[in-house]
Amino acid sequence: MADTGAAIELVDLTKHYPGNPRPSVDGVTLRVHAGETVVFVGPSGCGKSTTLKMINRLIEPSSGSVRINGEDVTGLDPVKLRREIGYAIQSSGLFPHMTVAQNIALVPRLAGWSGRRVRARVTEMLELVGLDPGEFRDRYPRRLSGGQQQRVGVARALAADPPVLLMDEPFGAVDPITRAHLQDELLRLQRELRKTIVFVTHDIDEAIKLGDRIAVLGERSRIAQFDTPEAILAHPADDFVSGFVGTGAALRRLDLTRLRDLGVTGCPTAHQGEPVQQVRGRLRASATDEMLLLDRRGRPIRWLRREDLAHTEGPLTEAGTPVDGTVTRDATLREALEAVLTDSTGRAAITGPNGVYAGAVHLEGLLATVRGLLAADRRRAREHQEELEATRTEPTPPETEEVTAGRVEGDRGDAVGRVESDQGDAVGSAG
Ligand SMILES: Nc1ncnc2c1ncn2[C@@H]1O[C@H](COP(=O)(O)OP(=O)(O)OP(=O)(O)O)[C@@H](O)[C@H]1O
Repeated sequence: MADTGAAIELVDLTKHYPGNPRPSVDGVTLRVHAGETVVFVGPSGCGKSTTLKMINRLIEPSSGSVRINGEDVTGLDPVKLRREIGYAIQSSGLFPHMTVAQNIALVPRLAGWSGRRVRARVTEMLELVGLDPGEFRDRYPRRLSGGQQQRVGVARALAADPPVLLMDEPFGAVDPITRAHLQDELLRLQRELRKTIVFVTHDIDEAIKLGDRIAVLGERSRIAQFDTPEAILAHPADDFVSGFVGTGAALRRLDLTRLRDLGVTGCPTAHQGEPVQQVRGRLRASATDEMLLLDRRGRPIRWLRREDLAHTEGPLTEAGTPVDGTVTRDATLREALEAVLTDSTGRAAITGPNGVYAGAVHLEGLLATVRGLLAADRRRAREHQEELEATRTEPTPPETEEVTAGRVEGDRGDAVGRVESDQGDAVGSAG
């Protein structure tokens, strides 16, 4: 297998546990594209873990097949197969009698890597997941916090550079703040590594944050909806999915876009030490009522309104009001909204590296952006639904499956591009 992502296909995959009257997983068919993160979300006992564990044959399917890059894994040696598929679970699954380094080295050693290569890989993996190798390499798992154990669990799953990573509620056992950090780390890693990830969770917010696509699973892993987070939020396929998504879909949508994605633009600025008259003239000539005063390092320090400047002759650092809320370009729209709602006049300065001025965001611009995003999501979800219905009623040529899969992928690409260009100037309306 290659070391970047591999496509996974589940075809009519079924698990009937002996003694149970009905199958726990009943005929699941879905395709995960190479390099994609797909999240299985659904109520407890619906068969998410069983479905996941059939991919690396920790559980043997009763019928149906799993193909990785086109190869049916049921014909492979399960031990060898598991070495080529990373697996991270809730309790981190670390061996308590082994050090962090020994845990991470396990699969590379089984795969026959040289001692030197394994040691270098352990260091690399610890750095990748944000743990100092010098400090953590020789510790035993009991001397790690829950979050650190999860990080080591992810490092171990990635150590042999598998194309596929299966994650079963990997962040389920840590507190919400650590969980959010671990999710951010996973997103960062995935931007770099482009593995194919199948991730299981109960938590729809986690699914929305991490998934390129989400499979909402009902009883016996029946697929209630398999689509992008945007489409699921905008257009839940049925009552079961809307029940699962819950209320607040519009607010959740705000977590999916960052200020950076919207092409932030500026507002007028003045520099500490500039003559008041010059600054006043510049603000008068601009289309706005307000500007940002920057300190000598280019960091925003005060908001200056026309009336503030009309009555001051003294230093600019004493005019106007101090900047208290700033957001970075990586802030989500929810975080930006929080910042402008907390500000008494509804705006926030945007900063880049070292707190240097990068733009400004205003309540009106932000609201217009959000409305535009939601409308675009609804429109796309409707179009997608219509396309799916049309394919269902058309006579099916032999390559239908490929065509459908391609169309879903294309939808997402287009969708993101369109949102970005639709909304490119909405946030910068302050400038
Ligand atoms: N070894 C087993 N023998 C018999 N039944 C099992 C076995 N493992 C799981 N099941 C049953 O299969 C169904 C699906 O279980 P599974 O663990 O896959 O669900 P899940 O969606 O991952 O649940 P949770 O979110 O609670 O972890 C459940 O009804 C469970 O009781």
